[in-house]
Amino acid sequence: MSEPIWSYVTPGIPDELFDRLPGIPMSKCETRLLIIGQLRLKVDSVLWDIGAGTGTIPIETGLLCPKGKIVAIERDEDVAGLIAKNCQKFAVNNVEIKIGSAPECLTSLTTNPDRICIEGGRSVSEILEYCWDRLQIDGRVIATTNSLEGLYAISESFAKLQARNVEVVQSSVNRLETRGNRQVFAAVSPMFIISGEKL
Ligand SMILES: C[S@@+](CC[C@H](N)C(=O)[O-])C[C@H]1O[C@@H](n2cnc3c(N)ncnc32)[C@H](O)[C@@H]1O
Repeated sequence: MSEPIWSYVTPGIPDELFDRLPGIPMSKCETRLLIIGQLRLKVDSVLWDIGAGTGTIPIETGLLCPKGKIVAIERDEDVAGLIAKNCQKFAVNNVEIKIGSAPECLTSLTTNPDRICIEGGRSVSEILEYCWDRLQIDGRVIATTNSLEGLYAISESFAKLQARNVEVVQSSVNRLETRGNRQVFAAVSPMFIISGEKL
């Protein structure tokens, strides 16, 4: 068997190592690092990644939690196929892919998670509220958004659910890029990362 493509113990897989599909958004490496840090994973965590997209979070967390179980939830069948392809590429075997739209499709998941990451869905409040019931005590939820409306909706839901230790961070990252004969810093899309705990 050939060596896995990523054999380092630290997260932060370079973006270009993932297989992509045109038009499918991907959490950029530096933003992903913040999300993973906020998840405060345990070696045996059960994580639901809702709106898993290209699968960057399931792959990074699958590698970080070898005794854990990651459920990648994605409504688009082609995108779910991409997650499977990336899991194979990085030799990650503790990711289950659930094709369906949250929150409806979550009812068929039998194990309650201790970590939840919500990265997709206009109905973020509805997803958050369903997830809160399923989240284990002492569990953590992370939700991401790039809009003020999203930040407001998530903050309001956290307040309604009486989430504890709520934190909001916004990423602000610039990367050096070559444009023509000049090197300029280009912003990586800023993202709000909101986290809360169920005590
Ligand atoms: C911003 S992308 C996630 C990117 C991901 N973090 C990555 O690095 O690849 C959001 C994804 O959520 C999916 N999505 C949106 N609403 C959803 C829902 N209600 N249930 C499941 N998946 C959903 C979309 O199809 C899309 O692939």
